[in-house]
Amino acid sequence: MFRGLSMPLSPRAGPPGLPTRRAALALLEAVLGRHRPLEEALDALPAGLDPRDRAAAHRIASAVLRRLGSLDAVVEPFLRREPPAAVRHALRIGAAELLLLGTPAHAAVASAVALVPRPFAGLVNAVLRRIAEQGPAALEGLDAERLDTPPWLWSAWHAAYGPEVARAIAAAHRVPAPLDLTPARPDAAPPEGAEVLPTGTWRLPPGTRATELPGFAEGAFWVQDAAAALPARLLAPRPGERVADLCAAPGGKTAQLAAAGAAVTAVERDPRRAARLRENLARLRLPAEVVEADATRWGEDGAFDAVLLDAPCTATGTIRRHPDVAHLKRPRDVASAAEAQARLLANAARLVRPGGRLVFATCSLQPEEGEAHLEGAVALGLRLDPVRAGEVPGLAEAVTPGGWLRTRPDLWAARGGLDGFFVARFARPPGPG
Ligand SMILES: C[S@@+](CC[C@H](N)C(=O)[O-])C[C@H]1O[C@@H](n2cnc3c(N)ncnc32)[C@H](O)[C@@H]1O
Repeated sequence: MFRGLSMPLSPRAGPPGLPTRRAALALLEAVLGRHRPLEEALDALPAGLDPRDRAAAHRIASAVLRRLGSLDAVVEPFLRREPPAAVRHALRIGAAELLLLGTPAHAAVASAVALVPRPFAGLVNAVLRRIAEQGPAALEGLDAERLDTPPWLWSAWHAAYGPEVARAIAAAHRVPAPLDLTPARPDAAPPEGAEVLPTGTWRLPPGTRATELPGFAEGAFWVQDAAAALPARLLAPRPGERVADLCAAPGGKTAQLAAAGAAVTAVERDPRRAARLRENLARLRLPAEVVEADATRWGEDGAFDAVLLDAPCTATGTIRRHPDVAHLKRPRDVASAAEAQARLLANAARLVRPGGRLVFATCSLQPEEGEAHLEGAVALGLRLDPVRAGEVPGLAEAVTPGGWLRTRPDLWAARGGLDGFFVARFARPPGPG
């Protein structure tokens, strides 16, 4: 007997909330079927879609992508053969709503049924009713960390960090990330309800909308994960210094450097992203020269006191914020990102004046995109300038014995975690060479 269902089920009736679920289905088809980033899929939703439906669809699709393996494991025993992709996605949406999002059972089942072609309505109805009967207990006993992590990432994190940390990273990905803000002025008052982290980031609960907070329009802060704020902090720009920010859009680090009073040149290759960087700087009322150029080639030898290279990467350190990344990236992407990073690093090293400094950062958990570049940097004539624990208050465990920084999503777990970043600081020795 299905207790949650209080009204007769008419699969074709078009239950309330159907536009939300149709949009969620479109998002899943884009990410899992066509390998498009979730942000791009959100932009491609119909312009007329109610913003609340858009936000709810985003929430549902994110929950499915976060817990894909677990949801499939719950559905699996009820399937005799693989259904068409849209039916599989409708089952995932229904299961996520029933087991993770607290949607009333009749609404979750009726809307998932309405998503699929008529011949599959009975199957979706029957499977989701059975799952609704089990309730959240359906997820108990599953090895969620393992199921929800693509096998190649699971193996790579095991190899890099060991079994315990790999499992802790995967567990951190289950939870939506908080909203982190970097204040434009360190002495500014944080918004009501914000926690001020030891590194100065303002942290608000997951789901908080930055644009609705007081001070947004006035440029009092910008959105930036607490770990993403560390590379510019470690470069420690001084007022008037010439600083190049390579690979700069959307500009979180450019803004930090400019707010510290440096004369910043921000280099970004993608014209649309460069336009967004300019818009962000305008909102924040912070000055920087924005150059549209390829940072593997741009710039004069020794022209800068300091260079920040926040290189493009697979972004596996941001999976808790962007759960689509886990399903979009492949091992070959790590190799090609690492190769591009090496070329960027070589050019970045050339731009630093003798006696100047360089910070290299990526938001990847893969050592090929972090630690593996240390040797190459030394071969370029750079010297590692070790990070001291006092420079990253409260995060001593992220400072490695070698002197670089390795943040992970499982650090600061009680506070809501951190994105995964690799950050290394180098000095270019003074004098010839
Ligand atoms: C990790 S994001 C940078 C985030 C940025 N530093 C921030 O803090 O907001 C990488 C950026 O590098 C840009 N990019 C990739 N390859 C580039 C290249 N060869 N030259 C310049 N920019 C590049 C991408 O378009 C993207 O905007």
